[in-house]
Amino acid sequence: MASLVRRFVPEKAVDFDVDDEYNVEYSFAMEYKGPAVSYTIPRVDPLNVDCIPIAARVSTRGVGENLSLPVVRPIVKADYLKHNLLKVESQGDASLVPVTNSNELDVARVLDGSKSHRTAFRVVNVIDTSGELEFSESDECLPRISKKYESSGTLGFFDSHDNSCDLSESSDMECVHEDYNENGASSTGHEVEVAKSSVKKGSCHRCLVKKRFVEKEACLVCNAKYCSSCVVRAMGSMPEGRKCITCIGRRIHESRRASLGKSSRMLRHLLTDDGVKQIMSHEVSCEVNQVPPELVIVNGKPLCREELSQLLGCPNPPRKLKPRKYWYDKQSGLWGMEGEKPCQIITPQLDVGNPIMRNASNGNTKILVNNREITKRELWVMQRAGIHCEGQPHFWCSADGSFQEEGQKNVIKRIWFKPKIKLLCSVLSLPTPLESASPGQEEVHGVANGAVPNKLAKKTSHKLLMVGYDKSGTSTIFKQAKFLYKVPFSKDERQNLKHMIQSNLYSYIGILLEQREQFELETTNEMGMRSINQPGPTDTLNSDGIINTNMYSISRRLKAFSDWLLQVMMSGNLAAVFPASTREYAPLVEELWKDRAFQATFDRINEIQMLPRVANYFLNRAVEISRTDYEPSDMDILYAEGIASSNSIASVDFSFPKSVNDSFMGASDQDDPLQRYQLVRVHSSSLGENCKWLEMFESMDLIIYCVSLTDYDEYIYDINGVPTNKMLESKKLFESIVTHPVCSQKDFLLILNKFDLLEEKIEQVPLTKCEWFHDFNPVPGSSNNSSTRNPIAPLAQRAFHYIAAKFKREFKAMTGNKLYVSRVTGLESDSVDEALKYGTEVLKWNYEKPSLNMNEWSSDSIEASTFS
Ligand SMILES: Nc1nc2c(ncn2[C@@H]2O[C@H](COP(=O)(O)OP(=O)(O)OP(=O)(O)O)[C@@H](O)[C@H]2O)c(=O)[nH]1
Ligand SMILES: [Mg+2]
Repeated sequence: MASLVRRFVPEKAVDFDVDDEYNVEYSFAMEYKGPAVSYTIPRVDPLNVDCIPIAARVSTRGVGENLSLPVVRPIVKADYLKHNLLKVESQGDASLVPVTNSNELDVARVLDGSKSHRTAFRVVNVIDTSGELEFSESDECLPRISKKYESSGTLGFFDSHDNSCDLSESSDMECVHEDYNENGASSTGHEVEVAKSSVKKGSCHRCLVKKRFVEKEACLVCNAKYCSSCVVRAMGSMPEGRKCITCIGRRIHESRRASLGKSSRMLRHLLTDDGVKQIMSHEVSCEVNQVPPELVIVNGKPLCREELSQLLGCPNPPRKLKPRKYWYDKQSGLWGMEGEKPCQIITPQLDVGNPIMRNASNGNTKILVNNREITKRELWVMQRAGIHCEGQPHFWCSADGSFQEEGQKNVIKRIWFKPKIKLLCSVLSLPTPLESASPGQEEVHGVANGAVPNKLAKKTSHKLLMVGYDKSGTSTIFKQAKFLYKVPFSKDERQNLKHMIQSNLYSYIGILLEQREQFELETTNEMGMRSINQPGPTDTLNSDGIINTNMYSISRRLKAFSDWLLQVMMSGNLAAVFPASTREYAPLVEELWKDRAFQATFDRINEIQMLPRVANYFLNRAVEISRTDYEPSDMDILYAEGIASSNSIASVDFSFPKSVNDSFMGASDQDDPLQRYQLVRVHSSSLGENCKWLEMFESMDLIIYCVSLTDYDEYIYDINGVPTNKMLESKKLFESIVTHPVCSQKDFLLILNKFDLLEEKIEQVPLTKCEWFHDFNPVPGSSNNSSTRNPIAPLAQRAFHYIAAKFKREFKAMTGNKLYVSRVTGLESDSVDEALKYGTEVLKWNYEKPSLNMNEWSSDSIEASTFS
């Protein structure tokens, strides 16, 4: 048997004792011929030793000094072999393709992805980079190297088997692994790789000692791993970086490209700093480690060396270029993988590849931009930017984002000048130009006012989409997140918020003034007094010569201001008029504030339904806020209604600060400052009819749906004055989102917000006011009943549990999944912190789902923690 084994070890090794020096492990199975047994006897598929091919150098003609010895892969038993699949590694990607039973296995056809699904019997592992591999015509074990290659006389194979060997018998099949360079000749290394898969998992590929938990260094080409004692001997001086000596001159495996130049701890321990630096520098810069130009295909054309250099050497090159097919829009600089949406904006006007094809990004919108049919996401962005696409026009778009309709001179829009559009792109995972690439554009930071900085957007790993019905508190929670996770409001954002607070203040004043008129009229009627326009001899006159008819009457000057303000409010132009006019009207606000009639109206603020709760907070400081030098405090920002004047979409990137150690259920993942989240808040009105624009958010990981707990007794009125309960409207929106195809497999977190207000309201207004909650019937006195889960649960808490259960049931019925719920008071930071951490926990559980018994986390235990 030793002589048989000797056949497979290198020539030199024959002099050694095979068993000792090469640690060759082998065992033999013999057919069982004994009496019948009750258990299954292990079976081994017979191996036809003669079928194992052996490589040999048949000639050294033309062989350079750097050429390593060719080696044939040993027999590998892989799962895919059982399924008669062909493992094709092409352009760095491996794929399994059913093999035809044809004796002429057309590799090129397979590589092209053509599907031939006839029963297979031959399984070969081919690494092909040039598509020039040919298979022999006969039913052989081995594919032959292309004739072109064979005829070079450099390398050949001899098959020590007869052609009739039955490959289906021996599933431990032979694998040939070969590389070619751009000329079709073998790359400098030329060797056929030793299959390292025969080495036991966790073992060093040189000493074969199993050191499972010991750090190892892997070869960038064949992934053979070496322990610290062997790495230098196995890799030598590493002139091309971390490669086995036998792999020098060969292309790295594409999956390892990202690790080029990133030295390991092990090397830093073994070598000097300078030594490691040098190796890493070689690894990054040596020619053989670069992406081969012909494998980068741009607009259907494989690149030549010059084109690749141009592409990589331009000011803004593609990131992480791999051997694959790309599309490139020369005019706009948009760049993407073939059949996919754009992923980057690179330097425009490069002379690389063919002209772009209409279907380059697989768009289906019928809208052409620079001759490419754009994707739905891009169309959405264009529409949001105000570009009309009716009639399916064709557009030209230049690198600065200027859109022109084909055949027309005028620029319709310059989209990159709009921070809102950059933000939208970031949320939709569409590229935006680098700041430096579009000079003159507004500097933007952060959220509502602008785009998420590019570098942050790139680090984001989990996306959370927050949406809710009107006034559910989404912007309050969003702002709270910014304060909590230390994402500062930029100067621009603060300025915007200041303007928003000031114009809101004027709208509150307007509402008060309107109400004042009402009170004045009522009082006049009650007292039977004369109309203010018909002064009598006994009327008292104020300094302006105006009749003080009752306590709600105001001077003519203030009346004029009041009339003007009400008119502006009616026209809906308040936000546009303010804050430009703030300076002008600040003295009037002060005068108004001191006015007896206005104060009398303000005293009755609780009777004024139209005023939001927060109005009080701002109106109390009306004089200070209306001044031009007013700077909003953090508290003002939090209480302000909204995030910015464009109330549609906002995004913030954050991570949980390290110091936080009270994370949910002791989990510590959120403490990882490198784990980033992107919280995207979208106003429901931006989702369009039937939430059709939700499809833009398919990349979101978690949907956070926000409900105001106080909505149960509040109504909205349609144009005919027909009221609809807001809680029912909120439920309707929830259903539309949950049942939207984009959300079908998404995790949901329901935030039941404004718990503080519910506590007040529920004592005054029964929950049953909303017909959906008609069966809320808390047993009187149950708060003292020790059998209940929470013996002293107040009414608001029971109402909350009830509402949560209602939504959960609804969700379960629609999706069959579990809805996670969190109780929140948006104005309290701890409460928002807990809810967002809970949301990220939900994501984590679901990633780990198979290994975790979800029953351990019953909704009660989850919510109990959240509710406390
Ligand atoms: N008391 C109290 N008020 C809250 C709470 N959450 C939000 N609010 C207030 O409710 C109002 C609406 O909250 P927003 O955060 O603006 O709600 P929204 O979802 O952005 O609503 P839209 O304006 O429709 O976008 C604001 O005045 C908030 O200050 C809360 O938990 N408690
Ligand atoms: Mg709001």
